[in-house]
Amino acid sequence: MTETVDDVDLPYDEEASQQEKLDVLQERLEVLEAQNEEMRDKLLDANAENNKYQQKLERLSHENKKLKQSPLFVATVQELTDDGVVIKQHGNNQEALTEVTDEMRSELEAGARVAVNNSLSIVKRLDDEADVRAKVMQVEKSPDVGYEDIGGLTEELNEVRETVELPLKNPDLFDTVGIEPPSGVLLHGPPGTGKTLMAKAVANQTDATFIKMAGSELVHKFIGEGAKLVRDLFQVAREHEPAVVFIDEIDAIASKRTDSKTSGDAEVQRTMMQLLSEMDGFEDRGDVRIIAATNRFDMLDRAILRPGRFDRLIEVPLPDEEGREKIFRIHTRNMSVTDDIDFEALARDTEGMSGADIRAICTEAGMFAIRDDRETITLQDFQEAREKLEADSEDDEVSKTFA
Ligand SMILES: Nc1ncnc2c1ncn2[C@@H]1O[C@H](COP(=O)(O)OP(=O)(O)OP(=O)(O)O)[C@@H](O)[C@H]1O
Repeated sequence: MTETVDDVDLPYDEEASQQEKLDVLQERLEVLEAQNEEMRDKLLDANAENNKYQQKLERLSHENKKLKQSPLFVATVQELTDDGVVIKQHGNNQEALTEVTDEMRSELEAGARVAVNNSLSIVKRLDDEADVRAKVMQVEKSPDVGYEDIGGLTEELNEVRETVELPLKNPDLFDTVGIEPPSGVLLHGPPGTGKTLMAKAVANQTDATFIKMAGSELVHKFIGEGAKLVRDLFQVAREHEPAVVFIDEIDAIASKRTDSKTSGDAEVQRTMMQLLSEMDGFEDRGDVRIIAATNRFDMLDRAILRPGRFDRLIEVPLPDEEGREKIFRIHTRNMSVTDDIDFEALARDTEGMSGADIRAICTEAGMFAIRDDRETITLQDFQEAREKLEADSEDDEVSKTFA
């Protein structure tokens, strides 16, 4: 508890003379003033110290940010020793001894993957390689999609089948005729039009393993990672023959060269070069086919389109009225709908919509019925679902405009 004036022991005798009391108090006052002075000095020193640490903190945070921004290399921890951590860089296999903070050290063990900067300081621990692979590569043994699940796209599907299915099913045909089977197809068109669906259906039809990888997942911040993932992708495909390799959003790694010379661009370039060399190096193409897809055909680097790489460039457009009707029928196959559903009218009213939009309408119509406690879905549910989807996409447009 804080002392109050009443609590303080008076440093003199009650009996003392006035003068004696005054002298003692004067003495006490001087001591207190000296103490006060001393405390003020200490406070000033502490403030100065605080400022110094604050500045140091800012400098280190800045340094830390910079370290994370500059290109990083990937290395594996070999050993934790008393002198520091022994790491081995990927790519050149060079070993180095590097010091780490105690905090970082506690996160590491032999075999851990780490990102290091130019001076080989460990910047952070990375996910294990298997995790990265699992994250970017989706391997499916014969996916559960058939040709009957695709509405419209008859010509497009025929082309894909001819290029992908025929060489997988009848490689001898190409030997007999004496031509190289086509290496791969590139599907291009608006989002949600069935590109992935077609690739899956072909894999299913040929009992092939479907290996999907998204180009955007290949764009890694770490030097050498993207190229290594591409190598891994083709390695996995060879291990799972027959296989269909599906590279979605290929524009993420195969866009026209930009003028900027940032390290990020250089890394994307390296990833694309690796992809080109894997495609060119496909001597025995018998059992692995490549299907790539993009919504940004205009952005693609011409190098990726050179003959011998993608032999067929197939446009996958938005469905026409007939296509939309078929897609409605496909997505309502397992739904309990009333008999009065006019699919032709629904198709007429959904001009400009993609297959993915139509699927969304069907799901939403089902939701209307559930909310209403009904077991069958009516034409009105479909119409309301369509209106809702249209309104949602208008809202999206508005928010994009104002973003
Ligand atoms: N032609 C179609 N027939 C039947 N369903 C379709 C069709 N097109 C799209 N869909 C539905 O939309 C979903 C998304 O389509 P898909 O993933 O094949 O599109 P995509 O063209 O690969 O799109 P993105 O370019 O966005 O990757 C499919 O799973 C399917 O349910």
